[in-house]
Amino acid sequence: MSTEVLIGIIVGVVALIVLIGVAGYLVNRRRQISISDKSADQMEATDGTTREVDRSGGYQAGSGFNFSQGGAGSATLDRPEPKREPEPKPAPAPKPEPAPEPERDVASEAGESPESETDTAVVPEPAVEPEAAVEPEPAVEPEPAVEPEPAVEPEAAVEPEPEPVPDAKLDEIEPTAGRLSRLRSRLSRSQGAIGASVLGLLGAGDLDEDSWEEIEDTLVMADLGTDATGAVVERLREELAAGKVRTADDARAALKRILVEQLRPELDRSVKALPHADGPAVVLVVGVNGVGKTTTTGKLARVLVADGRRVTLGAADTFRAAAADQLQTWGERVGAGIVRGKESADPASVAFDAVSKGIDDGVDVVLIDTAGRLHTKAGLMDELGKVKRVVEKKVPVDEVLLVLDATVGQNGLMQAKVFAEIVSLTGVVLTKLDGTAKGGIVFRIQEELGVPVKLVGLGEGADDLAPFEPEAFVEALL
Ligand SMILES: Nc1nc2c(ncn2[C@@H]2O[C@H](COP(=O)(O)OP(=O)(O)OP(=O)(O)O)[C@@H](O)[C@H]2O)c(=O)[nH]1
Repeated sequence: MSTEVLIGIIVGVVALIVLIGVAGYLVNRRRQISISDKSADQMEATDGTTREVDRSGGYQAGSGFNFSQGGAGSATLDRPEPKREPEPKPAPAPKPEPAPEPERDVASEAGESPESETDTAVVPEPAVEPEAAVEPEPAVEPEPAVEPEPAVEPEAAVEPEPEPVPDAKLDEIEPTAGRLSRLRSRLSRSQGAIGASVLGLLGAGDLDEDSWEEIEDTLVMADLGTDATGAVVERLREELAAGKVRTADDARAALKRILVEQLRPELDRSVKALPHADGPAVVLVVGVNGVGKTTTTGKLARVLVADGRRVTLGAADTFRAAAADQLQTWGERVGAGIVRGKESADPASVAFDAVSKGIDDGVDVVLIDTAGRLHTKAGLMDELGKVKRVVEKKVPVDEVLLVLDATVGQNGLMQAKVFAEIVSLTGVVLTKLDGTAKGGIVFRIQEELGVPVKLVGLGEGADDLAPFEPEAFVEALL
C-alpha cells in the first residue's frame, strides 16, 4: 500500500472521529433541559465580564423551587473556589495556631476512640459531562474576600478518595416549574371530599345549621383540624351573610380565598440552601423511619444540582445500611458527592465529616440524611441533637427539614412535636401526598408546629418533589 493511500486512510479516520465527537456533544446538549435562571450560572470575572459557570457537571434545569440563604451570611458565587490551595508565599506571615482538631470533639462526644473516625468513606462525585470543561481556571478567580479554609483542616476521618468512576451517566431531570399542578390528579381522592361536598352545599344557596355542620365534618375529615375548620367556616358564614356568594363560581372563589389565607401564604417557604461567603449551606433532613427522608434528600439534591449548585450528601443514617446505598445511588445519578459511614458508625461523626468534606471541596450545600428515629426512644432522639451540635462546630445549620408522611395523619403531628423539642425545625416536607385523601393535614401541621410546609412529595419518582405553594395546593384540593 502506498504512503499516499495510508495517509489518506489516517486522515479519513481522524476526520470521522472528530465528526462523531462533535455530533455526540451536540446531541448530548440538546437532550438537556436548560431553562435555568442564568444569573445563578454566571460569574463575574476579574476583567468585569460575565461568563458561564457550570457548577452542575452539565446537569441543568429550571427551578420552580425557591432557594435562599440562611442566617446572616452573604451568599456570593465568587467565594474561594473548591479545593483551592493557599497561595504559595515565599515568606508567609505567621498564622495563629489552628483550633484544636474538631474530630477529637466528635470522638469524645461519641465516646469513641479517634481510630473509629476512619469509619467514614468519601465517594467521589461522578465524572461530569463534557460541559465540565467550562469550569473556570482557578487562576482567574477573583481574590477571595476571606482566607481559604486553613490547610490544617484534618482529613483523617475520611478514607483516601477512590478513583472516580469514568463515564458515569448523569440523570436528566424534569422541569421543576409547575410540578404542584400534577398534584391535582394525585389528590383526586380529596377532591371528592372538599371540592364536591363543600362546594355543592355552598352553591345551594341559603344554608341551614345541618348544612354548616356537614361542611365542618367534611373539613375535619379532610384532616384540616378543628381550629382551621372553625376559622374557615366562620369566614364562609361572613361571606354568605354579606351576600357575596350568589353563584357556584362565587362559592368556589370564596372557599379558595379563605383556604389560601388559612395556609398563611406570607410565610417564607424558600429552602435555605444557598451558600455563605465562608462555607456551604447545611440542610439536616430528619423524621421517623420510613417517612421518605432518604428519598427526599435525593430528590432535593437533584433539584439543587439542576439549579447549578454543587452538593455533598452526608449519609448519617448509619442505622439502616441500605439507606447509605440508596443515597449513594442518588448521588451518582445526579452528580453529587457523598460521605458515608460504616454500618452503626456514629451518625454525628459522619455528619461532621460530610460538612468538612463539603467545606474542603467548596460545595454550595451539604444535605445530611439522618437515621429514622422512633420518637419514643429518648436516647436516639438525643443522638439527633448531637448531630446538629457537632455539625455546628464547623458551620451553622441553615435548615432542619422535618419529613412527615401525609398518610399517617394525627400520628405525624405527634412525631413532629417531639422532633420540634429536640431540634428547632425550620420547615416541613410532607411526603406521600399522592397516597392520601387528607391533603388538609397541611393546615394542621403549620398551625400546630408554627413552621411552614416547604416541600411536598407527590410520588416515588425522582422528580416527584414540589415546592409547596398555597394557591396551587388549594386549587388541587378543590
Ligand atoms: N407514594 C410516595 N412514596 C414515597 C414518597 N416519598 C418517599 N416515598 C417512598 O417511601 C418509602 C420510604 O422512603 P425512604 O426514603 O427510604 O424513607 P426513610 O425515611 O429514609 O426511611 P428510614 O431510612 O427507614 O428512616 C420508599 O419506598 C419511597 O419510595 C412520596 O412522596 N410518595
